[in-house]
Amino acid sequence: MQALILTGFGINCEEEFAAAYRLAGAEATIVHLNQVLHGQVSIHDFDILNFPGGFSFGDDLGSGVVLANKLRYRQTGAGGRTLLEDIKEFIAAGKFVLGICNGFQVLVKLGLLPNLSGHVTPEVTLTHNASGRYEDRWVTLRVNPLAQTPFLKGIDTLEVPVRHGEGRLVISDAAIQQRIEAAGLNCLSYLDAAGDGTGVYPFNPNGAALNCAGLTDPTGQVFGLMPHPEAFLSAYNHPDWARRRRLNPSASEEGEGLQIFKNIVAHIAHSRTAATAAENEFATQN
Ligand SMILES: NC(=O)CC[C@H](N)C(=O)O
Repeated sequence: MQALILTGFGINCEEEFAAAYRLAGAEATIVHLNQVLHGQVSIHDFDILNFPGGFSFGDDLGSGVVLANKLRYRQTGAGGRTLLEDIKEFIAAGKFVLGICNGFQVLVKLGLLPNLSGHVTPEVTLTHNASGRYEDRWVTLRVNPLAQTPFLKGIDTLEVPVRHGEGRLVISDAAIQQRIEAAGLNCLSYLDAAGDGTGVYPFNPNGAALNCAGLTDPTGQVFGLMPHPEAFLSAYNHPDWARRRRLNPSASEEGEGLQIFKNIVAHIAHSRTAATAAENEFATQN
């Protein structure tokens, strides 16, 4: 299982991302974006393509905008191919894409999320937090039961940190909002202390539409979220870990964020085993 983690140009969460995949049992390779853009590394040699958080291109023109434009317009070699074309093929081959924070912003600005149309054009946006400031705090999330993505399988709620200035999801078209909700693409919502979805600050740290902290595409293969599950890999990452352990001494020492990475690694392993079994059956029958 091979996870490709892109870095460079101000991305700064690639090591946490790699640690998450290694703990989940996958191999993680950190690669500078230019190595991919210059054709030295092919995304097709990997199973999961990852866009970490950070401040790519200094958040100039809006977080994620410049990197999204590089993926859409920068030619990766002779023939005028772009990385976006490779990414479309990668997804069509049944592979997975994950973007966290700045990576989520890239996927949204590019139009890979939510991608209701299938044409990879921006349908929603992420902009400055309603508070007008950078938010650095822990939040509680609930997984939408309608969500179809294997990344979130079996998860009900989780606590994770956010650290961003431009996390407010804006959906200006009511029809698009309706389709997102109907398909459960708004896969994660911010919860208040009573465990209900909320637009109230600081539980909802940015004022996002639909209290939405993360989106998937209709296939469930592309997933992005503002909070950082890769920053909660050990129970001891939680600011309140001592009290949590006192309340529940037998609780796992894993952080709640790790499950997302374990889920996708297990899902790919399971699909491979099923594919091999089908091939073997075909071979014995013929
Ligand atoms: N941690 C991050 O990835 C931050 C993303 C982006 N730079 C923002 O502030 O919104």
